[in-house]
Amino acid sequence: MILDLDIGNTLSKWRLKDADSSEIRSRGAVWTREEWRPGADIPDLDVVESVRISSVARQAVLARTVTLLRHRVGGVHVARSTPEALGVTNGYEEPARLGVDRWMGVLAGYQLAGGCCSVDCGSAITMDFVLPGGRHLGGYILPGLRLMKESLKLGTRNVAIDPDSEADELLEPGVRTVEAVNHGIYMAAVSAVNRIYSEVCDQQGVALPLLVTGGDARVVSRGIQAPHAVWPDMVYGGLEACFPLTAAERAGRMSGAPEVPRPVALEKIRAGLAFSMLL
Ligand SMILES: Nc1ncnc2c1ncn2[C@@H]1O[C@H](COP(=O)(O)OP(=O)(O)O)[C@@H](O)[C@H]1O
Ligand SMILES: CC(C)(COP(=O)(O)O)[C@@H](O)C(=O)NCCC(=O)O
Ligand SMILES: [K+]
Repeated sequence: MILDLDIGNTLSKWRLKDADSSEIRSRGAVWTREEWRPGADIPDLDVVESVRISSVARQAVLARTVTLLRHRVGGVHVARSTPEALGVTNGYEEPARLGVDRWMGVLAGYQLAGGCCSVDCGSAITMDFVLPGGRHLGGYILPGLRLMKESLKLGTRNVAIDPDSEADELLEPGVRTVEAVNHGIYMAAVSAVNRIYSEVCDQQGVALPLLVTGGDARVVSRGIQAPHAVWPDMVYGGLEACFPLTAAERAGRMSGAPEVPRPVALEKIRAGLAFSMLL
C-alpha cells in the first residue's frame, strides 16, 4: 500500500492506495496537531510500503512525522517546491517559498489540463496560474471561509455554510448573524475567485481551464461562474506525478482526476469584465 499524506494548516488528510490495482482503499483526516501519529483514526503502518507527503505545517511537525515514518516504512518521499518540475517553471522569486500544496496542485493541474488556474479552498484560499507552455505566474492568497468567519469573532465559527445550499440563497441579505456572516464570507470568496480568474485570463490573453480543490471546494464551486471541475484529490495528484509508484501513475494517470470542461471563449470572459465595470 501507498500512504499519501496532505498536511494542511487545519486538517491532515490521508489516503491508502493499492500499489498493484491503483485503487484507493481508505481515506480520512485528522486535525493538524503538534505531531502526526498513527492511531485509531490513522492507518495501520504495517501495510504501508511507501509514503508520499505534502506538508505546509511547521517544519518541526514535518520533521517529526518523517522521522517516525522512516523507522517503519521503506520509501518516504517528501514533496518540495522547486524552480522547475514536470514542464512547469515556478513563478516565485524564491521558488522554495511557494506553498508545496500549491505547487502540487499546479503540477497536477498542468499534467491534466495544460495551462490552467488551480484554486485551493482550505484554511487559505489560494489561486495559481500556469500558462500553456508551463510558465507559472504566481498567484493569490486570501483567508479561507473558516478563517474569515473566526476573524469576525461573532461566535459563528461553528456554524458552517450548508454545502448543499443554493448559490442563489447565499446571495441574499442575511437576516440573522449566522446567515449574514455566512453569506458575506461566501460572497467575499466567490467574488474574488471570479474576478481574479477573469482578470488574469484577460491580462494573459488566454481562457484557462479552471480546477478547484480543498475542504470548501464544493461550496465555493457553486458560486464560480466559469466552467470548472472540482478535484478533491488534486494535491495527491501532484504527489502521484512527482513520485509515480504504480503502473498507472507511470503512465501519467492520476486517481480521481475529473473531466475538465472547456473554458468559455476569452471574448466572453472579457465581455463579462467590461460589463461589471460599466455598472
Ligand atoms: N468536516 C470538516 N472538518 C473541518 N473542516 C471542514 C470540514 N468540511 C469542510 N471544512 C472546511 O475545510 C477547511 C479545511 O480544508 P482543507 O483543504 O483541509 O484545509 P487545509 O489544507 O488548510 O488544512 C476548513 O477550514 C473548513 O472551512
Ligand atoms: C498559503 C498556504 C498557507 C495555504 O495553506 P492551506 O490553506 O492549504 O493550509 C500554504 O500554501 C503556505 O503556507 N504557503 C507558503 C506561502 C506562499 O505560498 O507564498
Ligand atoms: K489552501
